[in-house]
Amino acid sequence: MADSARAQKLVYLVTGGCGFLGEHVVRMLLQREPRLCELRIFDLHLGPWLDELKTGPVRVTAIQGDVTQAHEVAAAVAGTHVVIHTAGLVDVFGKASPETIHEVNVQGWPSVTCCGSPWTWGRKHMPSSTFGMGRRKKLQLGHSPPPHLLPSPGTQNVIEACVQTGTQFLVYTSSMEVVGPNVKGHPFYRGNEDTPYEAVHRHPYPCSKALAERLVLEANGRKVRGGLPLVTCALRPTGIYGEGHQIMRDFYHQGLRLGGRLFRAIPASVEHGRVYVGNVAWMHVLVARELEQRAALMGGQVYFCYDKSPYKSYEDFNMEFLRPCGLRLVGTRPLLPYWLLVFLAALNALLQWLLRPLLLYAPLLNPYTLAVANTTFTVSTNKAQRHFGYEPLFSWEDSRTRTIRWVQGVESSSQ
Ligand SMILES: NC(=O)C1=CN([C@@H]2O[C@H](COP(=O)(O)OP(=O)(O)OC[C@H]3O[C@@H](n4cnc5c(N)ncnc54)[C@H](O)[C@@H]3O)[C@@H](O)[C@H]2O)C=CC1
Ligand SMILES: CC(C)[C@@H](O)CC[C@@H](C)[C@H]1CC[C@H]2[C@@H]3[C@H](O)CC4=CC(=O)CC[C@]4(C)[C@H]3CC[C@]12C
Repeated sequence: MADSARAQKLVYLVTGGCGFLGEHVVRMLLQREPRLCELRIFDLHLGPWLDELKTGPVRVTAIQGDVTQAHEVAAAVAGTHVVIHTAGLVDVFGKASPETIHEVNVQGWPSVTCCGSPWTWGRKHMPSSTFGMGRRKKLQLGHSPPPHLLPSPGTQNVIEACVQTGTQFLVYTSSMEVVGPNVKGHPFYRGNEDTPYEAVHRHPYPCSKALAERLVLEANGRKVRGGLPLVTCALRPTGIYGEGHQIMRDFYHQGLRLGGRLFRAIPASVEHGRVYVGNVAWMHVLVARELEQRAALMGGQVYFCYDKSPYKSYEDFNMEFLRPCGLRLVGTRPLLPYWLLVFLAALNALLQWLLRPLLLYAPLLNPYTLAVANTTFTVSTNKAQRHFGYEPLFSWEDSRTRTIRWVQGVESSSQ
């Protein structure tokens, strides 16, 4: 950003700003980015809570729009200094079609693919050297059409809007899923951004995140309008928890329906990394602030996003918040044999397919969620700390207390 821009104060845009993570990013920016003069919030669905933000010193502009519509994105991006792109379809439950997931998260080309199935794009497998290093690599595309033939892409629209309108800084919310767990169920134990790992995916969600991340990293260095280089980077949060987490709410309601009990399906030994939403928001604010001064170091890089939340199985970790709210996890080991869980997951997938013409049946248990939950995935890295001084803003104790307080309010808010 030119010196005059810094003096004039800055304009930020948050896509997906009304989502679970997006709302926390919006609130964190208003609390901890003193250079803001305008904050634009771009989302398909605007929340009523936005109105309360319009009384402060920062101009808050709510924009109802669709990232798959290039003209809407360009209008929202024009005049901004930083774009934080969190908008996306976070669906591993079969609620949206693979095409829709790709259209929103990446781009709309139906033949856009990622790996060894209908979603294979170019080479069958993209080994970890592609994703693990985070260095800029020429996007090795298969038979992809030229960009101008791509209909209404999602993340691609955001990139092109930055280039066309002259916005120089783009922070992308990627995901641990870009790396794994992979289709082979290989564990990723205390890995970092450079840990070799065969990042092979078949599910549309991780495929779309992996492709979008590569598009963002590949765009680093492109000249934007005015001749300055675009500076991009991608953050890879592990499983995010905290106030507003819909899946936690679903587990809580499931436990209430089952008489205050949840039944263990995953061995306690399978560890999953989790990160508090406030710390994810804080990392986004920090990266957006430091990207200008440290463009040479941070541009084109990926950073895992995690904090000091304990490594536990997904279910045991959830019980840190659900147990104080009256639920208990039955079984010290899975109550059902794995083969039966696989069968039940497959049955759920079949039922979803059969019932789709009538209703959306999207239970927590499906072949993908079972496989992911059953595969250890934890990260341990100090790359974000080394590159831009990231330290979690919220301790584990504070994150836990805030989340418990929110879960306790879930029941009353739904009554
Ligand atoms: N929830 C998690 O555990 C993790 C999420 N992430 C990433 O963080 C980002 C935010 O995720 P969440 O907050 O959990 O999801 P969310 O579903 O709560 O929020 C996504 C937001 O994007 C908006 N959106 C969806 N399609 C849109 C479109 N076509 N145009 C404009 N806005 C659109 C939605 O309305 C929503 O407000 C996503 O990119 C996701 O991949 C990454 C790691 C973990
Ligand atoms: C029904 C049981 C098998 C139960 O244990 C299933 C849990 C399952 C719903 C979750 C287990 C792991 C979660 C995913 C993980 O945290 C990584 C993610 C990253 C994202 O970018 C989006 C969310 C998610 C895919 C997350 C979704 C829920 C799980 C699959």
